[in-house]
Amino acid sequence: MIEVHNVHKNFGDTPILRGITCTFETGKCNLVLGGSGTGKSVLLKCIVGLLKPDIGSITFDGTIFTNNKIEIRQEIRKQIGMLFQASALFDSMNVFENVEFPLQMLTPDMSKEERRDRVEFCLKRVGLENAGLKMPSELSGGMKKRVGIARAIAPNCTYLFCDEPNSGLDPLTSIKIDELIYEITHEYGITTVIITHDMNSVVEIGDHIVFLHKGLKLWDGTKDEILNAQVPELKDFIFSSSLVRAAKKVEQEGGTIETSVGEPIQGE
Ligand SMILES: Nc1ncnc2c1ncn2[C@@H]1O[C@H](COP(=O)(O)OP(=O)(O)OP(=O)(O)O)[C@@H](O)[C@H]1O
Repeated sequence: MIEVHNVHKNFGDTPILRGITCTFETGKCNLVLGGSGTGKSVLLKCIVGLLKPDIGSITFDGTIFTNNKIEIRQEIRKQIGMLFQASALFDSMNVFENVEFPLQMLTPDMSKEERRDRVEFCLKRVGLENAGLKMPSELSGGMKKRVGIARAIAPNCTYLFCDEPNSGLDPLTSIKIDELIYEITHEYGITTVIITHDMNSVVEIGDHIVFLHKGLKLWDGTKDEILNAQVPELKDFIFSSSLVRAAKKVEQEGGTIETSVGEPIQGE
C-alpha cells in the first residue's frame, strides 16, 4: 500500500497540491481522476520522487520515502515500474532490447539467458511474442503501450505508475490496454496507480478512485460508488463525459447498450 499524507506542493506562489491525503491499495488498480491542471501529474511526480513535496510524506508499504536516506529511496525506486504517456521507448533499440534495458540496469547479476527468458515471458504476457525484432517506428500506438507495459513489469515491479495510458489510442484499443493493466495488476498483486481523466477507465478498471479538483482530494471510492457520489465537482466531471450522458439517455429510454470487445492484438 502507498500512503500519501498531507502533501503540499507550490510552484512559486501558486499552490498546486493543497494537502492531499490518500492511499493506493495493494493488488488494485488505483485511479487518480480529475480535469486538466488539477495536479494529477504533479502528485505522481511527488510520489515517485521526481518532485519533492513542500510538506507531507509518502510511504511505500510502511517504509517512508520522503526525505529518507538515499539508499532506502533507491531501493524503493527499483521496485517502481513506469508506463509513460507517450510510451517513451528508445527509438534506436528494438522491442526486445527496450524490455531488456531495465533488467540490465537494475539486475546486473542476471545472466544473459535469464534476461532473455524474462524478456520473452513479458513480451508473451502482453501479447507481443513475435514482435521482439521490430523497431518502435514499426509499431502502432497500442503495441507501443504493450511494450511499455512489458518494460515496466520486466524487473518484477511492486508498484506500477501509468500516466494516462489511453492517451492517443482509439476507444477499442484503450479498453484492451486498460484490461491488460487490470489483469497484470491482479495477477501479480502489483500496486498500480493510473493517472486518467477517462470515465471509460473508471467504470472498467477503477478498483479504487481518488478524485482531485484544484489540488484537493474531494472524493475517493470504488467504480461502483462513483456514479452516486454526492460531490458537485465530481458530478460535473462525470456528467461532462458524453459517453456517460449517452448511456444515461439510453437507460432513461428503457434500452441497453451491448458491446463486444474483440481480441486482435498484433495489428491494433
Ligand atoms: N514544473 C512546473 N513548474 C511550474 N508549474 C507547473 C510545473 N509542473 C506543473 N505545473 C503546473 O501545475 C498545475 C498542475 O499540473 P499537472 O500537470 O499536475 O496537471 P494534470 O492534472 O496532470 O493535468 P492534465 O490532465 O492536463 O495533464 C498546472 O497549472 C501546471 O501548469
